[in-house]
Amino acid sequence: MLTVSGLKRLHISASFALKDGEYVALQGPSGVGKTLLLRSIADLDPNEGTVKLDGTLREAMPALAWRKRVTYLAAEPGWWSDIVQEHFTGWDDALPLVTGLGLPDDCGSWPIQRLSTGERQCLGLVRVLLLRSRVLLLDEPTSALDPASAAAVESLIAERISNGTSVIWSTHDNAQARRVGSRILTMGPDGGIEENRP
Ligand SMILES: Nc1ncnc2c1ncn2[C@@H]1O[C@H](COP(=O)(O)OP(=O)(O)OP(=O)(O)O)[C@@H](O)[C@H]1O
Repeated sequence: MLTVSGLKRLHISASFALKDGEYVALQGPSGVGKTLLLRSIADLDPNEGTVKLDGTLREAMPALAWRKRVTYLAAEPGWWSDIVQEHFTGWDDALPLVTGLGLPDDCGSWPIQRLSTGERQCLGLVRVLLLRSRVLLLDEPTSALDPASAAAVESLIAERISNGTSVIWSTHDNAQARRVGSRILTMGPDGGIEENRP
């Protein structure tokens, strides 16, 4: 169980809990603060409030250990090396996920520069899935994907949910929010969140 109590970052303020295996959609207009919230929960930016995983405060563990359990995926994942495979500690483990998302099995040797925006988004997701995090904070993870690839991502994430992973999925796509979210959190211009059922 992830609990967020009185989290504050700039104008945003949020409190909610996320059970194991729960799938929550996060919505709200552009610029309202969805990314700020997700990055704050992962402790990537300074913020105030209490965030716990199974009752353990995030301050009780090193930041890297927290982020491996409570993992943020940016809409545009970062790259630090020239070749795709160099971003994966176990490319063999990555390969079934990579091909499952429609990329060819020789893409490990491709230069990052060659990748399309959608291919980057898929490979960024695979990188994160290999961490086997308890909580995934997905920031518009299919914004650059065609419908078939987006459906493949949705079913991959649904499989993780059935194994107990919890997910917050930020999306501007209302139909997707209703499809993926058993709950919908909507952020308003004041930075607060309200909850709706899909
Ligand atoms: N470090 C910062 N200092 C001040 N303001 C910031 C900082 N980072 C982001 N902001 C502002 O906070 C607001 C919320 O940004 P955020 O990226 O969280 O929006 P969002 O809801 O994810 O939007 P989108 O749907 O377009 O991705 C924006 O106006 C942004 O400019």
